[in-house]
Amino acid sequence: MEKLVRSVTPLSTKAESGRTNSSEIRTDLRICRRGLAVAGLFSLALNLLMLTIPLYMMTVYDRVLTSRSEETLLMLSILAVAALVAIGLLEAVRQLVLTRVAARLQTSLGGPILDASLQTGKDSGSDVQGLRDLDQVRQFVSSPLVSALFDAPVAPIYLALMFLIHPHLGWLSLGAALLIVFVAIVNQRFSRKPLAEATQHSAAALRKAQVQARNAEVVRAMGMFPDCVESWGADAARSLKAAGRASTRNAVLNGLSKFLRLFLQIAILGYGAYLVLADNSLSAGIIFAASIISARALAPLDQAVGGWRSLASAHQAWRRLQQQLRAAPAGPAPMALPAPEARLSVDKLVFLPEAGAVPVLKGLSFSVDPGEVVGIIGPSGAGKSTLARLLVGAIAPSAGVIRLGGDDLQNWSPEALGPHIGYVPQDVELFPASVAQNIARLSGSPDPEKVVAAARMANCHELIQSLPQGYDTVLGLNGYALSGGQRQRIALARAFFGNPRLVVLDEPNATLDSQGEEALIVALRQAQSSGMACVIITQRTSVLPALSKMMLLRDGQIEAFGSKDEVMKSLIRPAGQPEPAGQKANADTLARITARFG
Ligand SMILES: Nc1ncnc2c1ncn2[C@@H]1O[C@H](COP(=O)(O)OP(=O)(O)OP(=O)(O)O)[C@@H](O)[C@H]1O
Repeated sequence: MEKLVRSVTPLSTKAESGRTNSSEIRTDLRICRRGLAVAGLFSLALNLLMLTIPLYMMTVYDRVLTSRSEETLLMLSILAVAALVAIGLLEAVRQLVLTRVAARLQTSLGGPILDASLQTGKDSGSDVQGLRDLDQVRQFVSSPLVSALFDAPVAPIYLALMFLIHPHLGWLSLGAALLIVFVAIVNQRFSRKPLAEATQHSAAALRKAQVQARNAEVVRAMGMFPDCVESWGADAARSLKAAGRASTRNAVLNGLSKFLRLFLQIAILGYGAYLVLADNSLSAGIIFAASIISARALAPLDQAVGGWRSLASAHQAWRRLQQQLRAAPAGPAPMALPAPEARLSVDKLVFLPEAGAVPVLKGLSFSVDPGEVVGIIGPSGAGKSTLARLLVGAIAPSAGVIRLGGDDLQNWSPEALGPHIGYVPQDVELFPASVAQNIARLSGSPDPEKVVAAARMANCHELIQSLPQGYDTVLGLNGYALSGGQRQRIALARAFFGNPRLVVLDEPNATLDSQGEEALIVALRQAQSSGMACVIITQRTSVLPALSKMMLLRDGQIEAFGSKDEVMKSLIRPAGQPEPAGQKANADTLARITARFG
């Protein structure tokens, strides 16, 4: 027994790591199915043992009371108590198995579901609904309703017993059972649509609330509370309305089902008494036993009607989970590739946010050699951030190819490519973890030497030393709050962690002060001398000294690309005009350029 329970026990290491591959998921689901089958067998045994009470009652009334045998009474009582102990044990083990199955589901699917949410979340806005769905399925599997559902297949055995007791009582019970099943079907038909609507609107309301909570300060500063509440409330109200519709139908049909069950008990007692009066074909003990057996035959059906809402919601959650897992890119992991050379090449790159949409990037081709720092400028909406996200593999190109060291980024798994890439996005958000863990990309045991080396490269070692607990300062949620500039500098250290081959920085100096900008220039020069390929998107002139090449992006196309001096000269000199003598690329020139494009 213990072995059986252990076989569905979640593995703590897996729960902690959260990593599960598809063959492990299949194995886990097989184990869960086996656990459910075992729970089903227990249910069968339990239900047969449940006959103890009617049998005991029948024998005591019909045999013991007539024979007046105390010995028989004692023996029957001992047997009945033994059966009750077995019932108690089986019930406990069944519940334990179901709880473990639920936990195994969580540990097996939790990682892949979060993984799938992270892969598809940003584009589809699906957020972490998958984890909530998984929680719902887990709670359902370990709920008493599942035990009731396991009892349902035994109902025909009880009905057969009723026919054995008396065919009329059998027909009566069968009629009531069919009526309850009919009520269950009607319930399902009428509550499916409103339940789906309720779930959909409640997920939308939750997503809105999450975004509002993330922007709490903006909301507070600009007095947006009423509008936020109204916007959230519209979805929450729709969800409540739909859930209310489902509940009302459920309540009415639930009441009808309960009435049928109780009515059957009275009908059996009444009709049984009539049979005794009419032809004395039944004894009093049998009538009482028949009443109990019929009640047990209908109880699981009745419970299924009552718990239909949870059953339907859990079923919908399970289907969503399956869809999400199917939607996440699967298949065999790409072959492990050797560490790439720091050479980026982009060929005819096209990006469409969705099929049929206007392309954001229209066939870009360029390359960045090791030790080069390319600055990308261009007006707002030109596609700079989209290009950055493509270069680091955060999104996939619609057409064209991006190669790092000759290998297409699409041929790398994100886990294998990640260590070779450094990325600072436009909106820097750090994770709720220590500064060291943030720099080490959330590693549980960050390598101190590599962390400090990255911090030194990003010129933020002294800044981190000045924090209350230095590298161990915990950030985010209830932790230490950094300024925008401090966050950007630590994000820069995170980008440099582990000496990546390609570093892409999307406006990393947007909130830096002059000291921070100087530090950024030093960092870029160090990256350059260590042979990294760097791409920096900027609207500010201060990084100009660190650039070796420049690109002007406009309307998704490269308008100019080449050495810093060439690009700047081409920008300030109308086509066809001779080059002004001694013109030097300097900060003022870039200021004029950015004034034109910003
Ligand atoms: N997932 C998406 N769905 C729809 N449109 C998108 C998507 N991603 C980008 N775009 C569109 O692509 C265009 C370029 O966006 P992008 O953020 O790359 O511009 P940008 O040059 O970085 O602008 P800025 O300098 O203001 O940050 C915008 O018009 C944007 O609306």
